[in-house]
Amino acid sequence: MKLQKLIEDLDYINISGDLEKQISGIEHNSKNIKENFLFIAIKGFKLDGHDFIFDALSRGSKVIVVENNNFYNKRDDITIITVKNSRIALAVLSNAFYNYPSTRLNIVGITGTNGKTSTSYFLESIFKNNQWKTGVIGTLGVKINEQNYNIDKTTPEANNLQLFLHNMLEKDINHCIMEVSSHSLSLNRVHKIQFDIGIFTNLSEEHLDFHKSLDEYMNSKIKLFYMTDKINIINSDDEFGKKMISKLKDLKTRIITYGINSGDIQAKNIIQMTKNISFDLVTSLGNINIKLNTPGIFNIYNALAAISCSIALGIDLKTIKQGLEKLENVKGRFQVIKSDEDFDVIIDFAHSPDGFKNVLKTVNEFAKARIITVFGCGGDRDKSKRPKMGEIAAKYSDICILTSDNSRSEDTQVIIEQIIQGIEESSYEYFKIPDRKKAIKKAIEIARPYDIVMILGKGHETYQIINQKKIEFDEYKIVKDILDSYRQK
Ligand SMILES: CC(=O)N[C@H]1[C@@H](OP(=O)(O)OP(=O)(O)OC[C@H]2O[C@@H](n3ccc(=O)[nH]c3=O)[C@H](O)[C@@H]2O)O[C@H](CO)[C@@H](O)[C@@H]1O[C@H](C)C(=O)N[C@@H](C)C(=O)N[C@H](CCC(=O)O)C(=O)O
Ligand SMILES: Nc1ncnc2c1ncn2[C@@H]1O[C@H](COP(=O)(O)OP(=O)(O)OP(=O)(O)O)[C@@H](O)[C@H]1O
Ligand SMILES: N[C@H](CCC[C@H](N)C(=O)O)C(=O)O
Ligand SMILES: [Mg+2]
Repeated sequence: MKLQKLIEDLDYINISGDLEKQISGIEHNSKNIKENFLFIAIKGFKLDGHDFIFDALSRGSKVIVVENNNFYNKRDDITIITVKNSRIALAVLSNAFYNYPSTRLNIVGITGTNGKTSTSYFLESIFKNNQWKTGVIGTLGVKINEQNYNIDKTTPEANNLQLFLHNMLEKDINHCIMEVSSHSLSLNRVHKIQFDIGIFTNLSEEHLDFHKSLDEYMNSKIKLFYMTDKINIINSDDEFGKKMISKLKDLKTRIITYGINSGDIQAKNIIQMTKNISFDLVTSLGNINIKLNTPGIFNIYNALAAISCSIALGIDLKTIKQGLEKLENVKGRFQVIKSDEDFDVIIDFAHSPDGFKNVLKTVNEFAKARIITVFGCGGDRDKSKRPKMGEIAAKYSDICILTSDNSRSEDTQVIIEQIIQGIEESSYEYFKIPDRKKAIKKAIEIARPYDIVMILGKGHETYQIINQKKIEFDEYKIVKDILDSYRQK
């Protein structure tokens, strides 16, 4: 694409150099630059992209977008564009480069602290049951038809995001469901995405290292509702959902609310079972009984979010029910592995105080014997959640085994000590086993018939990041192997 055309929507401060150049790609990371790519220098949290301009030039870039125009351009063959905000420029240029893909797709954006991935897979199952060709972008990767692509973030950077939307169009996808993290809203990764529907699941303490306060965190999420064309769907039982509704009075698009105690779309007559949960869906279009193949009241909320969205898009109740009931499981979310010794091991991605409370309260509803919980906390993430997770885990489990999650650049032992601060009772039985595999082994070793071993925090992840190194760690496989090794004894 010619640079002149590419920058049509760009709000720039200054341009020096030729606009006739052909651009063959857009990148913010110099390492990914290929011949004739446009490089956008971003001032990051750790590094400054402006320091990598020469690296980008050496790899074949001839057009550079900068925020600091003190980059001295000695070469006539280089075009320099100065902008106020590089992250916004990345989104605007990527959108134009891929020919505005979001305007040609029906896009559902899901935001909230917990339940985004679960809701997106409930929704995918309904859309597929309605014969819609559906793509998904989120924590479990990008799914285009039955192909999966790994990504390192829940919501990718704007250039990759626009590329995935473009690829979906190439594969005749017409509906895209995407998780919209608060980071992506704050850092403009989703700037210029035209959403049809916005969904809010809930908000609780998370990422307070990045957002500084819960209100700031909420305000970053609210941005999504001003980016949607059709309808916004909000959990009105959630404290912050209620706050949002009152803040969104000036919104031009309609709001549909859902909940168990309130909302336009409600769940009533809930029956909780060990491995599933059923409820009567109550709507202005009629009522219908639905049984989910996964337990937990929180999953009713996730289902209600998906149902509200489907109703807003005109899908009938029977198709919705069938779609939800067809879904067996979302990877790494309440994934049950049976042992021969009559105890269950459950792998779950809970990694926040609210996630812990929800999932551990659920197992307490049906546990016949002890609950043994194995968990750690992520390094380089909100430290304030560590003692809270410790407190909740101890309250709802008989034994805790404290271990590593993704410690990243932090010391696992230090993280464990911070978790222990929340475990007040001196008589409480816990173990400290930093090696996660050994911790899982210990839990399985001490488990007795009817106990439940909960392994929290990593869910679908197939790696651990320890001392900044990514090592293979497929929790599901590890548990299976340990159980098998006992079987052979
Ligand atoms: C807080 C945050 O989101 N940080 C992201 C941000 O980092 P940063 O601004 O600090 O970037 P940086 O590493 O300082 O580098 C600055 C610039 O130099 C460039 N660079 C760097 C090295 C080089 O050799 N050449 C080069 O050009 C980089 O590409 C970048 O543009 O921009 C980087 C590049 O785009 C991201 O990798 C990084 O995400 C990190 C990996 C991250 O962990 N983010 C998490 C917290 C996140 O975004 N999570 C949410 C989900 C949260 C949830 O809901 O639970 C998500 O959507 O995944
Ligand atoms: N609606 C909910 N409310 C509270 N906790 C939930 C809810 N749904 C799921 N959880 C818990 O949170 C964990 C993560 O759920 P899920 O992956 O759906 O959330 P997410 O919002 O996508 O998380 P992330 O921000 O990491 O992508 C689950 O494994 C479960 O323990
Ligand atoms: N999206 C979340 C996932 C956390 C998962 C947990 N395993 C951890 O590493 O803390 C984050 O990046 O903060
Ligand atoms: Mg997710």
